[in-house]
Amino acid sequence: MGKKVTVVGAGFYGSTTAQRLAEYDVFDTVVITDIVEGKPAGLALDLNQSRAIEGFETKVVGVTTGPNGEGYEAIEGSDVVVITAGLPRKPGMSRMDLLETNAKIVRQVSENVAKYAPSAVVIVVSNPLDEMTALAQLATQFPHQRVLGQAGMLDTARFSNFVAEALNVPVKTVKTLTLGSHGDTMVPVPSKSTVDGKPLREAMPAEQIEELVVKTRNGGAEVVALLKTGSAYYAPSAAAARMAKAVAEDSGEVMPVCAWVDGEYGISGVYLGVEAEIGAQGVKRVVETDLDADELAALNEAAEAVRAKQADVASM
Ligand SMILES: NC(=O)C1=CN([C@@H]2O[C@H](COP(=O)(O)OP(=O)(O)OC[C@H]3O[C@@H](n4cnc5c(N)ncnc54)[C@H](O)[C@@H]3O)[C@@H](O)[C@H]2O)C=CC1
Ligand SMILES: CC(=O)C(=O)O
Repeated sequence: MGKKVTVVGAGFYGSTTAQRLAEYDVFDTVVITDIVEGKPAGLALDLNQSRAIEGFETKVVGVTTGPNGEGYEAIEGSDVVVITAGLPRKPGMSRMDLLETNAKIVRQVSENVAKYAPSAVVIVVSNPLDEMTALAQLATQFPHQRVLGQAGMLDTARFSNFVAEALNVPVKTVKTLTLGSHGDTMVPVPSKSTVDGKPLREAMPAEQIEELVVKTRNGGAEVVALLKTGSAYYAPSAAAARMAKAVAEDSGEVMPVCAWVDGEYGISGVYLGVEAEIGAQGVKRVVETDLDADELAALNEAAEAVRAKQADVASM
């Protein structure tokens, strides 16, 4: 049977994700939903009209959902559900300021996903990301491996872009890695970063690497400050769409994602940014990599910070 993906939330993140997923042409159907009357249907109509130009066969279906789960039948049979529903930040806000409002939304969406798409892999993007991923797992009661969050792909892409710009080299020659939380305890990993296969630490001085690490941590806030009305969506949607594609293709690709950690790095029982092999059932395996002592300490610090917040959302 053909593959089906649902994107919940037809705002900036959801609509650009739906577009990327449709243009990949690996799904039979992309469903996009929102609580706003008409918007998902309008986006679907528009995206389908681009098929003849972009040359994809995927059909996009747009559905408005109601407060009691009306409309959710449309997501039945989804292999993947990407949850983008929720408020974005405004200038001056931290992702954590969205916690209470988005927790209500993500819980309601997750309960409907569990009811109507019980076999789906769920990719959460709503912020604060690490906490909303934990909440989605609790609300769906899906196995941990089938619920993951998107953050590391984006943060890593930002780090790579900043390195490429600083050195004026093609971005494809740069490999970086970012672990930890999608927040203040984000852990960019210079020891695993390379330029043309050579260590980043040989390509630029330590102070410059530290500047780019800080810039990466502030990557989302920098975009929010310029946009003023919301947060980034082009790079974020590229990240989530790649993850959904890896699930659909059961590719086994190793990606930095927010995944349930169960003993890796000596850390257990928390959703945290780590590298993982992604396949049809979500996280096939968390991939541990050698870290410098300070990077490992920072990862442990991130785990404890998000563990405390994830406990808070469990009681919401
Ligand atoms: N994890 C990450 O790396 C990133 C996360 N984000 C987060 O993604 C979320 C969405 O961002 P944008 O699309 O830019 O915001 P947006 O405001 O453009 O869109 C959010 C959409 O969610 C919809 N929505 C609200 N409640 C809903 C419900 N119960 N069911 C279905 N849809 C519902 C709204 O009507 C709106 O259309 C935000 O929480 C933002 O912080 C954004 C960028 C990166
Ligand atoms: C909004 C957000 O989380 C980001 O751009 O990183």
